[in-house]
Amino acid sequence: MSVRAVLALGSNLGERSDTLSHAVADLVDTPNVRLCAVSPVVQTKSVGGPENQPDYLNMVIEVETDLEPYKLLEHCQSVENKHHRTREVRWGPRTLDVDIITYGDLKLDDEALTVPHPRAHERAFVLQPWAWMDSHATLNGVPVGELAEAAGDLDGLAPFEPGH
Ligand SMILES: Nc1ncnc2c1ncn2[C@@H]1O[C@H](COP(=O)(O)OP(=O)(O)OP(=O)(O)O)[C@@H](O)[C@H]1O
Ligand SMILES: Nc1nc2c(c(=O)[nH]1)N=C(CO)CN2
Repeated sequence: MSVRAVLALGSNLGERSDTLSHAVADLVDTPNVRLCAVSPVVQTKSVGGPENQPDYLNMVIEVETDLEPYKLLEHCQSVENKHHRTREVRWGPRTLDVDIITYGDLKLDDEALTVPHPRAHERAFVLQPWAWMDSHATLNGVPVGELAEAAGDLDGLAPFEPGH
């Protein structure tokens, strides 16, 4: 059975724009994961973790997948690793982060995998691109556009144009 999942991607180290586009290609480079929708890329101020980190590029995608939730997580982590993701400091700078925001209507509360992602509802860098990608999207029953407005901090968000 296939399920729609929303994935959030972020990068604040290296060639951020290239990393995101290669990561999207890598994520759907299997018949088990098919691309349904892609958000604009936004440049955002780093939230949490060490101060003075480089700005992030963030985006979200929607996929249709036949992978079970933990297999999808494994797949996302293998793409992170391919892009030289390291894990030294919590919320530290990274070449690539891929988070599972939603997996169909599944609710799962496990340290290894919590869906919906436990911090997505307060993260403008996830909510705003998501609302632009899918104006009808809801998270825990609330329109994502409303959550994006409530998350505020939109000052840090700037639509990103490659080459600038
Ligand atoms: N919905 C989820 N998506 C991705 N990883 C998750 C999710 N829920 C739990 N995890 C677990 O969180 C662990 C840490 O992930 P990661 O290092 O990417 O966190 P982070 O991106 O720095 O922080 P945050 O979880 O706040 O986005 C992963 O090893 C994974 O098992
Ligand atoms: N702007 C921004 N800040 C973050 C991000 C991110 O993707 N974008 N990811 C984090 C951990 O997942 C922590 N902080």
